[in-house]
Amino acid sequence: MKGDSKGRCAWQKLFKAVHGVIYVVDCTRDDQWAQDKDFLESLLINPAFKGAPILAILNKLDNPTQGLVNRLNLQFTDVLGKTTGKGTRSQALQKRPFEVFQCSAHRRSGYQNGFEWLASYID
Ligand SMILES: Nc1nc2c(ncn2[C@@H]2O[C@H](COP(=O)(O)OP(=O)(O)OP(=O)(O)O)[C@@H](O)[C@H]2O)c(=O)[nH]1
Repeated sequence: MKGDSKGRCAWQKLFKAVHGVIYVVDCTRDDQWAQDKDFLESLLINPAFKGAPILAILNKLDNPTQGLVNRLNLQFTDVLGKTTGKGTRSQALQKRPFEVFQCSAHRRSGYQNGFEWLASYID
């Protein structure tokens, strides 16, 4: 679903149960990174998604420079600090599973690992 401010208000009313959440960040839109970071933080504490794994995809990283990656890491420091591990599903995990994967949909790279990670938390 669209993630603009109008869409973000609407989509929370459109489901009965949530098995997982995928939030896609457009990395070419650095003017929206702060908003993306705030929204991801709100997802992590939203009781409607209690227990559901949350996958953040940093998309459009076709040829990421170190400078761009550094800027993303800086902007998303707070949420990156809340990730729970990219390894196989942890049965002992008490927290809501949350991970961030870099990807390029154009290059068809990165998102597969993210989807596999998410699927490992869905029964
Ligand atoms: N370079 C690049 N372009 C991409 C990638 N993924 C999608 N796009 C392009 O981005 C365009 C659409 O992206 P967006 O405008 O972000 O689409 P959207 O998220 O539905 O639209 P908004 O919610 O309005 O941002 C299309 O032209 C896609 O081809 C990617 O990984 N790399």
